[in-house]
Amino acid sequence: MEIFKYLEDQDYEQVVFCQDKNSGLKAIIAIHDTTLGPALGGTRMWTYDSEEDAIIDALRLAKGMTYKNAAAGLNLGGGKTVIIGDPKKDKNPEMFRAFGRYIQGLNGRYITAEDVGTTVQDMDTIYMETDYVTGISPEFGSSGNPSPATAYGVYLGMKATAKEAFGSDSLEGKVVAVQGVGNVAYHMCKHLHEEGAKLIVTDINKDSVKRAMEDFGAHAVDPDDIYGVECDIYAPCALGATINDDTLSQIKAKAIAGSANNQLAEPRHGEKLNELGIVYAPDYVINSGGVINVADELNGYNQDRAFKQIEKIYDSLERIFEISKRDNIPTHIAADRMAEERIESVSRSRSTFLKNEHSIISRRNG
Ligand SMILES: NC(=O)c1ccc[n+]([C@@H]2O[C@H](COP(=O)([O-])OP(=O)(O)OC[C@H]3O[C@@H](n4cnc5c(N)ncnc54)[C@H](O)[C@@H]3O)[C@@H](O)[C@H]2O)c1
Ligand SMILES: CC(C)C[C@H](N)C(=O)O
Repeated sequence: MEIFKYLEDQDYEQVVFCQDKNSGLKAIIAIHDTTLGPALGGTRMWTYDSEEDAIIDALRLAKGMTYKNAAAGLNLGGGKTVIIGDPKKDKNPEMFRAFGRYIQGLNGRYITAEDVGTTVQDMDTIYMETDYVTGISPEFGSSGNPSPATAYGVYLGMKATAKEAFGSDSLEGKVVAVQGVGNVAYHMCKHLHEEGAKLIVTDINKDSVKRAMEDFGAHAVDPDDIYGVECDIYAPCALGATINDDTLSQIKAKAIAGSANNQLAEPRHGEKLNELGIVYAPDYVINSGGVINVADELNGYNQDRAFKQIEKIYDSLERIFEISKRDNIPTHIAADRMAEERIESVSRSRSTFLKNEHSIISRRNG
């Protein structure tokens, strides 16, 4: 991999490799863009097939956070960490403390939170070494686990997507095919079940499937079968790149709305969805509830204020669908334009020199 070429092409600012032999920590912190503020993005722990796969995942996820934070109206840039390892077997407290010290060394350029494979408890351990961590336990004045907030945003975003695809935002009687019923999707399914949607679920973890069947009367299918099921809405809520050359021809849904990051394997798959008339809710817009929630901690956490901002995801998607139709462009491009315009305009208005520029983290508990 020609790393500097990749960084230059996509305009990344910084990549930090963190190693700690004692705990087995192997982490990659990628900071994409800090025009709007410090880079805020979660930490993913996953077993990657190769170090190159881990680097690419960190880079792609970090760029996604730049766009997510910009589109959500947050004064935050984009970054992400991946820790190489099996979250079920390889974790230890020393690993997260060592990682916390690397974050502290970045002096506020990067703030972390949960992602796939990490928990509130891991964030609490990081907090022993650095203040630049969100999503820690509520006892510390924090917002806690971001998944319910993400799920609420995805649910509202799915309603906006249904309105565009079916003419009504009611999800009653709609069949939703959910890929991955983990932290976010479990809470999302609860909202959908309460509104009367019918759920088809899959997961590689049998216990998660069982829980969704028992709690929400979901019908289960094998992981490879989820794409081709008869449904109204496909909700990708596992890992990325599930909208690709293999799956596109199988998808029967008229709308795609889910929590997973980087759902499109390549931008051209978003173009294909547009051609097929499938309404796609851009991933980083619909799944921004979690980051909106944890970002509120930087102002001294207030759940009402955070959830009011999460509710705006519905309006943002309506605007994106409108731009997409008006300019005859796929929805993922409409979302990118919205985010890029905000970054450019803020960058212009913040170009004057300030000797004592404040850091937003200093407002916490203030
Ligand atoms: N947690 C958040 O607040 C948040 C916020 C924004 C975006 N996201 C994104 O949403 C997605 C889910 O996050 P989460 O926190 O719920 O993670 P999670 O690990 O709790 O859930 C993911 C689920 O997907 C399952 N899975 C993995 N590969 C699968 C496959 N091939 N087929 C079927 N199931 C599979 C896993 O077993 C797991 O149950 C991720 O892409 C994450 O980056 C999460
Ligand atoms: C809670 C957030 C900071 C991170 C979250 N995993 C996301 O992708 O948005």
